[in-house]
Amino acid sequence: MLSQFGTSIAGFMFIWATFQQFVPYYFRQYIGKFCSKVVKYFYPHVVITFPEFSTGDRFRRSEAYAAIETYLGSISTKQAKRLEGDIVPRSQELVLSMDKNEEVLDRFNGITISWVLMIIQQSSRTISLYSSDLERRCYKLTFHERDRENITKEYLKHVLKEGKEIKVRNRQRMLYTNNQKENSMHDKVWSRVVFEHPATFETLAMDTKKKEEIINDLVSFTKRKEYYLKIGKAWKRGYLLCGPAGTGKSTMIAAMANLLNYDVYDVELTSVRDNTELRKLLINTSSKSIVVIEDIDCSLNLTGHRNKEKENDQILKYAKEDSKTKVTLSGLLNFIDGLWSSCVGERIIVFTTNHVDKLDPALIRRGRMDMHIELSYCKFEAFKVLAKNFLDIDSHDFFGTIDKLMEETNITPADVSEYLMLKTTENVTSCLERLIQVLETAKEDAMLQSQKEAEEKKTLTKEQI
Ligand SMILES: Nc1ncnc2c1ncn2[C@@H]1O[C@H](COP(=O)(O)OP(=O)(O)OP(=O)(O)O)[C@@H](O)[C@H]1O
Repeated sequence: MLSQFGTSIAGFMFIWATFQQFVPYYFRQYIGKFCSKVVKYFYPHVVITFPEFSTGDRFRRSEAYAAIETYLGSISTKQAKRLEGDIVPRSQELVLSMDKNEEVLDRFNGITISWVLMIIQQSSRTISLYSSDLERRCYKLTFHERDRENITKEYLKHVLKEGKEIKVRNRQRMLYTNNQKENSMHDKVWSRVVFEHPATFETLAMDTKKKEEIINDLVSFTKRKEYYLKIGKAWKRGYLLCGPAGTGKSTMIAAMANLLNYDVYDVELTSVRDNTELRKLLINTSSKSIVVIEDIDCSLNLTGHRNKEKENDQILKYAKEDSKTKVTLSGLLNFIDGLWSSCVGERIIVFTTNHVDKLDPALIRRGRMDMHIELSYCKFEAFKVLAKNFLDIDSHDFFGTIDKLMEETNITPADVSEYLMLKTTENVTSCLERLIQVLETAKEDAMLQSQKEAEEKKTLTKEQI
């Protein structure tokens, strides 16, 4: 039917081309307009080529082009995978790029949109070693005239947003550190490796309610760009993680980074020479990142409260006596929320400490460290997460005993993890038995210790009397 229609149109065009010279001018014009209306009626498509579509700003144009490229790459990959019958998990989405003249069909609100990658060879008078210099890549977008508004207002926004999100999802995250050798040849302030820590909030052993509260806080932070703008605050949030060694402070940072897809900047304060270097480090961090200062109580010789008179120039002496570094407390406070701290955008700052009471209150006050998270010893709810992680069990006859013993003892999740590691000769029951033994011994030790302390107290009061 369509081919018949096409043949009739072609026939009509041929007759028209031959005989139009014999038709009066005004009549010719009328027929011309009529023909274009007929063509538009049956094939009323609009074509837009990218990167011609732009905001006029070169940087944003290339950003938009990259987003389109990623979006189309992901559609074409999904189509290829669907053809092969594979299901691709979202987290491992592999994004291929489109081939020359390849067409990708996309569906949006019931509209079918066609994208074609075109590579235009450009004539150049200069000789280039790189063939790509002579090529211009552009995407041709074709859609029906009636959908113009929907495409320009809704669809293009959707493509740019999705493209950017896919890019963020698929990018390799990095772990940066400033701890470089003293006479390092390169002047880069950060050295980096790929961040591949497997911890997630799912595998983190802690109270479920507390965990959900932290997740909600983190997620809502990432969505509140406009809110921060409205209230006139830099888009950043501080978290103070405190708790004994082995309760999961570092693990939580990794879980945060994995949840939000952020890079991690691990600041080794003892390697920072002075405030200027600290600021330089800050400026060289990227958006969507977590800046971490671990064990801040050990890095700095901060005991108790600040001396008010010397507030601004107090030098933070490092625990390391031989350290030549000089960073002042005000330098560190500026690092967290001074003018320079707002230069990058979306950022989280995390301090960890085993002794929160050793820190200067100014350093950790709300507004600087917005959320204080206490990680504590392993109780039954946290144990259940570890049992699921390590032994793949949700319940066991021994769970009641373990619950009771955990209420009476202080054992860190790190220790529990160690005891739940199945040895090749062990089964789940023998592994739990071993843990119960450890808990019982810890309980007895704790009782002996408290008895000893009580006796010591008694003798001390007797001596005082
Ligand atoms: N809450 C937890 N959930 C899951 N695993 C944990 C938890 N706490 C500790 N672990 C396990 O114990 C190991 C050590 O934990 P982690 O380094 O996070 O503790 P930390 O509090 O940062 O200790 P430190 O203060 O000594 O740096 C981790 O590799 C992890 O396997």
